[in-house]
Amino acid sequence: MGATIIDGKAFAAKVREKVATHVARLVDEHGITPGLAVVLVGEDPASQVYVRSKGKATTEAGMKSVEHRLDPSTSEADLLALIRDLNADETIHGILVQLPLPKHLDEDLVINSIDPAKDVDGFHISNVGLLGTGQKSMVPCTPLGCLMMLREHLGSLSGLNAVVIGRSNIVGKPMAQLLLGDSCTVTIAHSRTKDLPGVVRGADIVVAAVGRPEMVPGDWIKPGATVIDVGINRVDGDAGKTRLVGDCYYASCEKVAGAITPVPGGVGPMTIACLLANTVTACCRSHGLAEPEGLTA
Ligand SMILES: Nc1nc(=O)c2c([nH]1)NC[C@@H]1CN(c3ccc(C(=O)N[C@@H](CCC(=O)O)C(=O)O)cc3)C=[N+]21
Repeated sequence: MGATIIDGKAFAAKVREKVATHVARLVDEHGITPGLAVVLVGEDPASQVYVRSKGKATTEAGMKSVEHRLDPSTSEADLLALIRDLNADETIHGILVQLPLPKHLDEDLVINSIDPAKDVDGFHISNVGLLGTGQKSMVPCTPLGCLMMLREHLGSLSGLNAVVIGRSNIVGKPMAQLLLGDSCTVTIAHSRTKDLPGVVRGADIVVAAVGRPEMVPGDWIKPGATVIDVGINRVDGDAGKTRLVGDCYYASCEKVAGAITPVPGGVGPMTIACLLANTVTACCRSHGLAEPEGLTA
């Protein structure tokens, strides 16, 4: 038997196509090109790869892409000054500061200095508060991508039991808010949760976002449940190579779940697609134009 594989890569391609169509309309009918600025402080090789693929996807969708690569020793004042400039730049509709930042920089301070209207990561306290109260906001890309895949696969989520494993500000908490918004009964589980296997076994929807390679085995999964694996963990593989695995043990979960997202090719590509979607959304809102349909929560 085996679970339906939710193909995030294919779904992301569709989202990106929708984004590109909307961008073309903005350019043709309004003379507006949405612009995304990505700020990377330091030289973490994995981060550089993400920044590059984000830039490529942005250009491919017909948008303007700007990258700022700053020295790892960049001062907080200099970073804040750059953000101030980007906030004031009318050609920039989305600003993403790649996390984590080097330890000498105050992440909360930096994120909250971004104009909330340009905060395409949805990490600014204003957007967090708006999401939590069910108001129009910028929604964090990874949870938004997960929600889109869940709706596509399940249709209505109303009344389903959802367990989110992980309580981070960037995935777990906003994911829980979105699931609640779609009328799920939501449990946020974490490292201190009592009887985690038992809690997960009650779930129709499992979103694993802890960053622990293969920690969720198939015998925690309720037969037929939908499993969204947010983890992207690089582990040692065969012949001295590395490979990517999720937070779920795919081989055993796949046998029990009704549907599951693979790693790679699941949530990751959707995150990037949603970043583009959020940039178009931010651009439309800033110009008082109709938002693209199906690209927001
Ligand atoms: N402010 C901020 N916003 C972010 O959204 C953000 C960030 N900081 N810091 C770093 C993480 C990481 N991240 C990924 C996005 C897509 C893939 C992705 O598409 N991964 C591919 C695999 C890529 C590979 O092969 O290495 C996949 O899952 O199929 C991975 C990682 C966004 N991040």
